[in-house]
Amino acid sequence: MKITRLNTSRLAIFGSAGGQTLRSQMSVGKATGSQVDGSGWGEEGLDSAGKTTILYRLKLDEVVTTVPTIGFNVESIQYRDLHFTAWDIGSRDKIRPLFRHYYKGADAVVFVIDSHDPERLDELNYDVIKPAISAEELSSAIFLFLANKIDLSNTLSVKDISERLGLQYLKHTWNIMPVSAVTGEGLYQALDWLCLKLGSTQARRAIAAPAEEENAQNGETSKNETETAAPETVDLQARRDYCSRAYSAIKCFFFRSNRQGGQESPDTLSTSSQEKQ
Ligand SMILES: Nc1nc2c(ncn2[C@@H]2O[C@H](COP(=O)(O)OP(=O)(O)OP(=O)(O)O)[C@@H](O)[C@H]2O)c(=O)[nH]1
Ligand SMILES: [Mg+2]
Repeated sequence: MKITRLNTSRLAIFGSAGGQTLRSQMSVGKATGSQVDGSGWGEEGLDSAGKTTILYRLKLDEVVTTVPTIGFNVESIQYRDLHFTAWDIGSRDKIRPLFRHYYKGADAVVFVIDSHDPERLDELNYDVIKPAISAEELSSAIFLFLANKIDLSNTLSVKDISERLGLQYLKHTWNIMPVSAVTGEGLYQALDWLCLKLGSTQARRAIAAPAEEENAQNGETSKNETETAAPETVDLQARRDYCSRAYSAIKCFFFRSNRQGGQESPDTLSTSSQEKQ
């Protein structure tokens, strides 16, 4: 999913602290997205990773019925004190070479991984993740990997996925978090982490609050008061930084892979995909 440069009519919310509170917290801008009908794509896409489902879970707080995305969806989302325009890029084989056109200006990239589909991990890695990792335009982008569909049984753990993707070698700021677009589990924690890394003052406070409460219960109130005083003094500067960042947009990619496994070359894969249609 790509998120482009924002202006006041293209904002987006990217997460919330709880399913029921999302709708009330959302400040929906003028959505400019378009879902191109996926007819002709067949059913291969139905077992996809969940990019579009996540996008609209965050946008509408609902699990929508999706069709495989041909082209992209773009939506405005606001979460905490950050605004996003979120681009959900279809990830069929022949669309993948176009991904690089969405790299420029990206502050963050979100990869959605079907944790219930271990056979496609290698394809995802080589077709999608590795090109993004080596892209100059994304050298300072934050990478968030969402291990989706954890509501299902027999899913890969985040540890397994991390090892298979070699995430420990990443030079980017990154994290991998388990989520379910259907139940909402983990989604907002993941977005809080993303917001935190993007300089969100609200996310920092929200995440710090439970720790402070716990410390207070342990009789460490005065220590924490001292500790929280320092960040407040830099808040104004942080807010200025955040504003320019937030309005300069976040781009994210939500990916899935289509291959059914095997060692076919990319050319073969592309042909197979077209034949299926
Ligand atoms: N059980 C379960 N199913 C999910 C979850 N997220 C998505 N799905 C289902 O997975 C299927 C594909 O979801 P999409 O959101 O269309 O996937 P996509 O990544 O956008 O796929 P493309 O547009 O083809 O790239 C749909 O049937 C969703 O209902 C999840 O967390 N759990
Ligand atoms: Mg989609």
